[in-house]
Amino acid sequence: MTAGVTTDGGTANDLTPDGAGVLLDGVTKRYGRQTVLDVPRLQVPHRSFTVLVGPSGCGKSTGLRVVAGLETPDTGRVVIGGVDVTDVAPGRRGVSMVFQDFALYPHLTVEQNISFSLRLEARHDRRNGPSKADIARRVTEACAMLGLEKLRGRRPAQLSGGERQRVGLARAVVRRPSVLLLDEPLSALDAQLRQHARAELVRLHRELGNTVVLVTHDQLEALSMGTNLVVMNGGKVVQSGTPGEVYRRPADTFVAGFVGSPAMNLHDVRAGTHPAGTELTAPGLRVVIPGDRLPAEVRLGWRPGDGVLERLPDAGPAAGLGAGGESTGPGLHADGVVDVVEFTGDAVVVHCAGELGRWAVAVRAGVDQPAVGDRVRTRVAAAHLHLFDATTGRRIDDPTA
Ligand SMILES: Nc1ncnc2c1ncn2[C@@H]1O[C@H](COP(=O)(O)OP(=O)(O)OP(=O)(O)O)[C@@H](O)[C@H]1O
Repeated sequence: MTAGVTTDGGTANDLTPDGAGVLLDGVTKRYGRQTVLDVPRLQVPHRSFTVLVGPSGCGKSTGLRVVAGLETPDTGRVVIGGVDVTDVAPGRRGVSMVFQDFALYPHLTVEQNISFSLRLEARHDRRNGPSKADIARRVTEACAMLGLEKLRGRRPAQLSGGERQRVGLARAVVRRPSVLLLDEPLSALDAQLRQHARAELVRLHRELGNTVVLVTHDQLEALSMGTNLVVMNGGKVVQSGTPGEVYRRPADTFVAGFVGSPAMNLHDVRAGTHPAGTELTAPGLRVVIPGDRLPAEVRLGWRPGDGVLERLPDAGPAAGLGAGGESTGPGLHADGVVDVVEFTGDAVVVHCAGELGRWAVAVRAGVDQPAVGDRVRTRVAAAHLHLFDATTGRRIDDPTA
């Protein structure tokens, strides 16, 4: 585990009173009989861009709403910048939230939408609230930051989805929140705008220098945007770390299958003794790995991009491969037939079927790419194999330890 976001402690430095780290401590939330959030400890460090990712219904939005103060947890504390805000009203937490549909007021102009919360604050608190000049300056600043200068007089119905998204962000940014919460803010955008908006958000975070927590169910978004990634499933945090750490060392089979596209290939294998360590076997597969500290039932994983494909002659035994897919070198060898070829631009995802089952290999698109019906051998170097306990699903880091 991980720099940055931690679920098991973390450093006090991330929660200095002047910083705006967020801590969920023993937080649970139930709706009726269903526990939708169960987070013993989750720390989001000050100034991080943290992405909460997980399948639909896993509790991401509920987690964000608990931080914003829009939901009250049944147990536990929410701490922002070292201050327990569990009982503090949403407007007083130094937090702004942008919703999936941006929730703009349709009858107000872009400028009025952006200034709305500041005008409200001024009216409620005439002494300490912002002055008219303050409001004008901050709105101008937010419009410049999000490229909205020319759209200030328009109403939401006269804006594109991308423009509405920027207004939603400007409305949050104008409050200068120490924590900016974004609930699937890009889901209404088409693929091209979405890619552009991702880069804009990353730039915005750099300019604001604050803490951003973004919710998405899009794992590509999760891997590409955040400095920290929190993977959730069934109301629980299953792994947190930098995107690279989570991708390279998924903590369990759920994370392995969820993070990364195309998904990691997973095969059920049996572990047996072998003079050189442990022999992993499945129909069409025999791999020997060093170390003997493995349970009997193992799930063997590998990323489609780590596989190397080689076309085989149409018939006859495969050279270098013994009966039952025995590997003649370190790593995995599996023979099969190309079932589907998926063209994705630079890469081609080749879906194969064989004695081992089904698996996918991502290769560069090019002249030598295999075609449906071709016989192919897949090789995966031993260093690229991931091992999981088939019973618990947990990663086995070092079978020699
Ligand atoms: N107000 C509510 N009353 C009852 N159940 C709710 C309520 N809000 C959410 N839930 C349930 O809580 C669970 C978590 O919902 P939540 O919206 O946090 O998930 P999510 O991970 O954000 O999902 P999505 O990606 O689909 O938005 C779901 O099973 C949902 O049906």
